[in-house]
Amino acid sequence: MKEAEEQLCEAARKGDTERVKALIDSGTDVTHFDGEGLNPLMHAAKQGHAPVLTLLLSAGAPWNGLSPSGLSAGDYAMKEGHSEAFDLLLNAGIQAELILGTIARKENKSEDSGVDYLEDRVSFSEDKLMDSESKAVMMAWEKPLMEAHAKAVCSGGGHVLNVGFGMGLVDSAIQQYAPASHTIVEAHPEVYQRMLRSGWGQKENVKIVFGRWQDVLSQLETYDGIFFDTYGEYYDDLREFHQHLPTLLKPGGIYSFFNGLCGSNAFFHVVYCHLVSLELENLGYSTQLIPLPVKDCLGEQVWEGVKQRYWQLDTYYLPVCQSVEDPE
Ligand SMILES: C[S@@+](CC[C@H](N)C(=O)[O-])C[C@H]1O[C@@H](n2cnc3c(N)ncnc32)[C@H](O)[C@@H]1O
Repeated sequence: MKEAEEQLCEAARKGDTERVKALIDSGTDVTHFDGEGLNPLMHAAKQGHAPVLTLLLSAGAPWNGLSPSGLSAGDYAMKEGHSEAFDLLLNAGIQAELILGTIARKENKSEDSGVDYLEDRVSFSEDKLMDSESKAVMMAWEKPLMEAHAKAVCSGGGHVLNVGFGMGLVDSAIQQYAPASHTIVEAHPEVYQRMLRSGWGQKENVKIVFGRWQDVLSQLETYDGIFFDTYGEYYDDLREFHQHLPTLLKPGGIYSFFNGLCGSNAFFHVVYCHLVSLELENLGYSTQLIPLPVKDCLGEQVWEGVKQRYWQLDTYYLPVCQSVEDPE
């Protein structure tokens, strides 16, 4: 006779709702991973058994467990094209993250080195900016993405704000649109020094504000276009920045941000794209996510010497946000 947990995995795979219910009612552990490294939720998701997923989720099965190959139940439902199962897991993910926000916090917590990025040394090379742990702060493969972000936030002309200079890719692209003014907020002393050395302080329409965006808000004005892309911060910081949009963004203005949320797991990324859009909607902004293929920019060699592959997906979804009440 198999253990109850193994029986639960099997019943979930077969879509046997009666058996799943009975096993749950008798106290079987819904979080169990079987010999293949899959849990009951993954088995049900793979086969598209939506009623089983509902039972398991209500019994507390975590939506975000990962198999040894780094896939979640939602990834399996997505891969197999089971839309009902996918929607159930997506909703479970959004609800859980709205309350707990566990994934993005965990992803951003840099393996608890305890080193604060802004006090850390950074190193520059032709194709990347790295922190002292060989984690990439910014990489040149993102150049086409930064150009697309610049195009979006400069589409209305006028006054543009960028938070986070990094390698200056987005700022160089913004300059091509010759905005009336171009404000750049940068908090890292070495990045700031490099900006000055490379002449950014002398550009006529550029104003550099040195400091953490959180600390320099009083020096900012209102803008027609805003781009946000920091490093070493949490999803909560992005969320906090969004709270300031109503004071920073002019009516009709465009806001965009680097959408690297959970960029190493396809399903978690979908959950976070929905979550951030929902949160922006609550603040009065609509979000359009424009798909940009990135597979071709990302050969194996790109990641040589880089500790974490912060992006592993084939498509980048570029957010374009605008106030829902703004004039067209
Ligand atoms: C990913 S890079 C930005 C890359 C930039 N978009 C580009 O095109 O090169 C993030 C930058 O944000 C800066 N940064 C991190 N935290 C910040 C904060 N709280 N306020 C302002 N800048 C910050 C980092 O020092 C870094 O230069």
